[in-house]
Order: sequence, then C-alpha cells, then structure tokens
Amino acid sequence: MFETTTDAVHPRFTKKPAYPLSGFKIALVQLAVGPDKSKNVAQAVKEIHLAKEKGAQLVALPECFNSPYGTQFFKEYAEEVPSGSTCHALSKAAAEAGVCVIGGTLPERCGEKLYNTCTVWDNTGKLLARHRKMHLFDIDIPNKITFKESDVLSAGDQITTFEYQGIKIGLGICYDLRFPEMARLMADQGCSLLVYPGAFNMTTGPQHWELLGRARAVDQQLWVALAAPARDPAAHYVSWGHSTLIDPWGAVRAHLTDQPDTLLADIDLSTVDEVRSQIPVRVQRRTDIYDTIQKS
Ligand SMILES: NC(=O)CCC(=O)C(=O)O
Repeated sequence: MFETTTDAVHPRFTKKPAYPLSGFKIALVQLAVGPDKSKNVAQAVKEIHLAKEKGAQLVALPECFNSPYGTQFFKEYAEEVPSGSTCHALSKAAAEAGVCVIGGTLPERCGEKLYNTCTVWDNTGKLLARHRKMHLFDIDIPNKITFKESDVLSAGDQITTFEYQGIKIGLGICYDLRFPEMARLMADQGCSLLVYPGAFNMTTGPQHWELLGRARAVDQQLWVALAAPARDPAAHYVSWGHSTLIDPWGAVRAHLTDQPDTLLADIDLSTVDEVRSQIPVRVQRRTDIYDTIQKS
C-alpha cells in the first residue's frame, strides 16, 4: 500500500493529525422494537447507558426505534421534535450517560406533516442536529415487497452534517443510503463518518445493505455506520438487521447478525486521510466535465 522509501520517516507520517481525536469508540444498538412505545424507548435508554459503560463515545440507534416500521403506525407514534417524550428521554440519557447519541429515527409530527426524523444529542443533552429522511422509501417489487412511505410521510429537504468533538459526521436514513450524490456532498462538507439508521428488509437487505454501505465508504473514502433494528419474523415489516461498521477501504470492520445486540468498535480517523492520500480520487475528478452540486 505504501511506496517503499529509504527515508527513516516517510513524509506522510510527519503530517499533523487532521482531527482533535485520533479515534473513538462507536456503539450501534440493534434494538428489538415492538408495539409498546414506552418499552422501546426504555430499552434504548438502557442500551445507551450500557454502551457508555463499555467505553462508547458515540451511540447510534436504528431507524424507527420507538415505533414499529410501517405507514399504518407513523401517525399514532409521531411526536414533535424536540418537545416530544422520546426526544426528552434521549436528551436525558445522553446527558446522564455523558455520551453523544444519534437517536435512530422517530416519526416526527410538524403541523399537518409527518417526517421520518433522526435527532442527535451531545453529551450534555443538547440537540446537535435533526435530519429528515430525504428520499422516501417507495418501491414495488412484485410478489416481494411494496412500500410507499410517501403515502403518509413528507420528505426532508436538507443535507445534514454536524460536528462532535472536532469530528464531522453526516446523517442519512435508510433509503438515503442508495443516493451517492448525497454521500458525496456530505464528504465534501468534511465528513469522515456517515451514519445511517436503517431498516432494510428480507428482500433488499441480503442483496444491497452491506453492498451499498461499502459502496458509499469506498466512493467517499470515509467510515460508514449502519444501525438497524433486530429482526422480528412476526412483524408486519421484517427488518434484515445486520448493523455494520465499514472503514474507508470499504472493509467491513464489524457486523451483527439479526438478533438484538450492540456492536462496539473503534473508529480510527487517521485511516480517512491515509486512504485519501494513497488513492487520491478526490482530487482527480474531471470537474471540467462533470460535477455534483447542492442546489439548496
Ligand atoms: N426503511 C427504508 O428506507 C428501507 C430501505 C430499503 O429496504 C431499501 O431496500 O432501500
């Protein structure tokens, strides 16, 4: 991977690290989600504390962690952000545990509209970011799965990145993972990690979940974390599970199966600069011929 050199110290290793933290421990909580909202939230709070006890500095929950995933459930489970009870519990858990929480997603009510929304809380319980799913999950695979989030949800219209302890992190929600332009724009904003709470299903999950995560990691040369709910074969929508952490080489560093569990792993931020300097595609783009631009 490195060119051989006779120098005692390769010039690359003399560079100052680009981040205040050279690394940190992430936890991806693969929750078992059921119809009892308060039980779902209480379980999430418990797992946030456990993850912190095991050394996590950043804890991510899955898509739709307080409600079953399905268009028939969103209205009933929806809450305002940040005044709703789920946000209150996440903020309190983040502050009490002293850890940054990427709060999966919850159905958000805003006036007449509903969104699929991710909230992020810093280690004092302050709301750091809110991402509304930009690409709604509308697909139709005959005899396999038909789903139409747009029947009840509105799409967000903002690319969302935030900074925590000097580390720039980008957010996407599940189906957002299929859109490389969005990941590219987040990488352009300086992200070294993209976190996608998601709930792929038993048709697309085995084929595309890891593949898309690895594709985004290799394309943008950054870390990608995918946090899913555990599988419940009796649920109306069956989650594929398999929460996964992928490094900037596109290698799967850790993954879960379909059972309730927490993935704990170290993220080494120096790998981002290392891969980007070794395979410098970011500066080799033919922007005289093509480009990816953010319109609003
Ligand atoms: N909740 C989702 O957006 C599911 C996305 C999915 O399963 C896919 O294949 O894409």
